[in-house]
This record gives sequence, structure tokens and C-alpha cells, in this order.
Amino acid sequence: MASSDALTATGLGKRYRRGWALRDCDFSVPHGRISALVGPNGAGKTTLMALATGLLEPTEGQVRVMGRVPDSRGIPADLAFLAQDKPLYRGFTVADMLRAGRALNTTWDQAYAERLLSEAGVPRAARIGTLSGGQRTRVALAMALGRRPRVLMLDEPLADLDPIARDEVMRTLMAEAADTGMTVLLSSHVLSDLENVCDHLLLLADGRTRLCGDVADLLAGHRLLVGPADGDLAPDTVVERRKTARQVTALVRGRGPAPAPGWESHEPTLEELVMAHLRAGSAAAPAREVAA
Ligand SMILES: Nc1ncnc2c1ncn2[C@@H]1O[C@H](COP(=O)(O)OP(=O)(O)OP(=O)(O)O)[C@@H](O)[C@H]1O
Repeated sequence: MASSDALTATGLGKRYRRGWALRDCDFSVPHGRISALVGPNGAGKTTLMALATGLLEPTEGQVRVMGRVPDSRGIPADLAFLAQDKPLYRGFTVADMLRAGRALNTTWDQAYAERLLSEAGVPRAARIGTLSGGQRTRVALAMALGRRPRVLMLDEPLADLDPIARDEVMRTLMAEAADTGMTVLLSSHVLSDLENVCDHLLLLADGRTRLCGDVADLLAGHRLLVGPADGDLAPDTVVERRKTARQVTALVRGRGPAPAPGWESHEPTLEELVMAHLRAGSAAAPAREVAA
């Protein structure tokens, strides 16, 4: 592992009774990146976060967070994890939660947690059980960020949030990562939310790493081509192609030569890149790509 990596996995695998959820997973996320963890339902994203936080043990291989192998003794002080079901004490008030955060965490930043809740407009006196789903998410996020972690893992944190709140949360994460160098691993199915925020991508398909690297490198390493329906493409470069009666749209690896007359070529967006790899992954055996 390079010392510049906050998270690494080598040959990581987890088998449940029904079969493998993750297999032969290799990846690294450098310090300070905001990494999008994406993949179809059941790809292994939640399992990966549970392994990285020590909530589950790998069946094979290893994951390291800040150079350490997680264990079941509890999440270390410099790591925070916001689980999909956001476990909070429903009978507690928001103020009680903050008091618990202060009592349980040596690195707790009360002023910061309070500021995040004020910005979100969450009343301090309200009981957790009476808050809306989105408000609970904001409390859970304040509890995670209040620990001032060096690595933050968020499992689908945006699902309950309205578009304005989603935007605010993403801005908060970006500001915190820029100010402190915090590394973020964030799983989401809403690709458009990730586009302007994430500078790193980890794409899982069928429990394996399909793409991993800095977003800018991955985008620069692909082209989206649109051309005539009878046009030819070098098959070994094609990640995915879709054909209508009039035209072919294809995502290809590499910058390639200038397209033949009649073809248009542009760098894909993050959404186009991910969608093409996901469609290709569901149609064929996955190929692993790691950006240099
Ligand atoms: N406790 C468990 N026991 C048995 N199988 C499990 C368990 N947890 C997850 N799995 C299986 O492992 C695979 C990966 O599940 P996981 O929840 O990690 O996927 P995911 O990418 O987070 O999915 P989603 O996007 O739907 O949240 C799935 O096939 C799932 O059914």
C-alpha cells in the first residue's frame, strides 16, 4: 500500500451463506479524495463498508483503513461511518445525541456539530423519533462529522434528502474535505449528485472492482463515439455499444485516433462512463480497469 492511500483492499472477499458478496477485490483510495462508490443493487457496496469498519470480517484477503486492518473492537476515532439505516436513539432528543457524541468521542467538535444542525434547521429539543427521514439524516451526518474523522464512509446518505438538502450535504462534504484533507467514501445510486463532487470513482459489479481511479483520469481514458449504424469500431476497445436503426453510440477505451468522417467523439460524463460500464457488466464477464 502506498502511504498516500487512505483505503486499500487486496484480494478482498466476503462470502455469506448464499454465496460470495465480494470476491478478488483490489483497489485503493488516496488520502483526501471524495470517492464515489457505485454499483448495481447487490454489488457489494454495503458489505465493503462493513468490512472496512470492522463490522464484518473478510472471508479472504484484506482491507486497510489508514494503514490499519479493522477489527471488531470498535470503529477507531479517526474513522466515521454513516450506515444506510442511520442508527440513532429514537427516544433521545437531538441535544441528547450531541451530549452522547461529546461523551463518547475524544475528538468531538461540539461547535461544528451544532453549526451543521443549525444550518440544516433541525430543532435541538426535538426527539429523534419525531424527525423526518431527511432531518434524521442531517443529525446522523452531524454525529459523524462532529467526530472530525480523517476517513468518512457514507452508505447512501442522500436517499432521504430533498434536492436542496442533497446539495447542502454535498457542499458540506466538499468543504470539509478541502479544509481538513478528510477522505470520503460515499455510495449512491444518484449519479448526477456525484458528478461535481467526487474526484475518485470505485465501481463494483458482481462483487468485483470494475473501475477504480481518479475521475479525471478515467474520463480522459475513454471516448464516447456516435456514428453511422453500419460504422466499424475496433472491438477490443469497445466497453459498450448501443445501436438504433440510424446510429451507433459506443463507449471506447483510450483516446484513439481521430474518428472517421461521420463520427462524433467527446469525453464522456461521469454518468455516461458509469452507465456504459454497468450495462456492459450486466451483459458480459466484467473486466477490471484501474486508472494509472
Ligand atoms: N447478512 C447477509 N446474509 C446473506 N447475504 C447477504 C447479507 N448481506 C448482504 N448479502 C448479499 O450480499 C450481496 C451484496 O449485498 P450488499 O448489501 O453489500 O450490496 P449493495 O451493493 O450495498 O446493494 P444495494 O445497492 O442494494 O444497497 C447481495 O447479494 C446480498 O443479498
